[in-house]
Amino acid sequence: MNSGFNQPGRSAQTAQAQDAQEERNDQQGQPKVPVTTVPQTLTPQPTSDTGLKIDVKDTNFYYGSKQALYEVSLPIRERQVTALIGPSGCGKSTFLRTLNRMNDLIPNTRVEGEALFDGENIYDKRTDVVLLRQRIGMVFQRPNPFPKSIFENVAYGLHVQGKKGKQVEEMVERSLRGAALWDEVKDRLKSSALGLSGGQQQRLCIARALAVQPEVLLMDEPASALDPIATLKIEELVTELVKDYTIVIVTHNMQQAARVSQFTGFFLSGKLVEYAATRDIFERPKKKETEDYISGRFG
Ligand SMILES: Nc1ncnc2c1ncn2[C@@H]1O[C@H](COP(=O)(O)OP(=O)(O)OP(=O)(O)O)[C@@H](O)[C@H]1O
Repeated sequence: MNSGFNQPGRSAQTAQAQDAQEERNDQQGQPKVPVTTVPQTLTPQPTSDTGLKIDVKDTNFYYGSKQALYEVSLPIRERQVTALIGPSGCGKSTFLRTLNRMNDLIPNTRVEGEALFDGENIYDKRTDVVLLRQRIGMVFQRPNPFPKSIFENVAYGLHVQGKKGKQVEEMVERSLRGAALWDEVKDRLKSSALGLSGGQQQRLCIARALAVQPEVLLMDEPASALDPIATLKIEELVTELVKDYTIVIVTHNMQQAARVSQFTGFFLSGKLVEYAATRDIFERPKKKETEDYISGRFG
């Protein structure tokens, strides 16, 4: 598969600097100045006809009486990266959390609709959420390692599953390799995870999620707290991981969506405005709202 990093005429450093400028404009409340109307990326293309991993249909979501998602229907394709983009507060994270029932932890919330995961409805009251969250792992915005050793962080879920000894050691190594962290930590597995850099901590959290062998990885702005180099490593990792996992990533960074994803959903005010192959979203959006957003005319 294409690495997704090849951007003719735009080095990684330039890309990151441009992203950083966009972000600064965002933070200062200035209108977004689009770096390029259409990101000059070689977005990795969808790999042939891939199956559906999760089929979300007509999802509504409520925080108390406040509705946050309206009739959202979105296919999540197997072994592809689906990016969710849209302005702050449009419901991206809420939607992501419906997929592994993390919203259940927020009192007084309600979901309607259907999200078929291998034919079973994720929202069904009978769904075993512990098992669901093993199969659909999650990585959060800020790295959140446990105050334990590097080894223990990755082994945690395996111990919960009752695994022991050599098997755990092997799976920890495999997960750390999978998260592109092994070489950096193999000589200090017993050291505290809190001594790692932010980027290493985030890759450790990815290793922790991988250890229990999920099928799907949900990533909620996984690089937003990281510096440009650490961000690049996460993006590289995503393009590697998608060979084995189905990935859904929330990002406020459109360039990042264009670099790493094959499919993109654009959300606005709790509604899915447009969903398509990433290249089509950025080069040939069908809806005016999508075009306005990706060209920086609002948001
Ligand atoms: N725990 C909560 N209780 C009540 N309302 C919430 C809660 N979390 C989110 N909301 C509201 O739901 C809407 C969608 O929020 P959400 O965090 O999903 O948006 P988002 O697109 O991920 O935003 P951002 O990019 O800023 O993270 C917003 O109006 C938000 O204020």
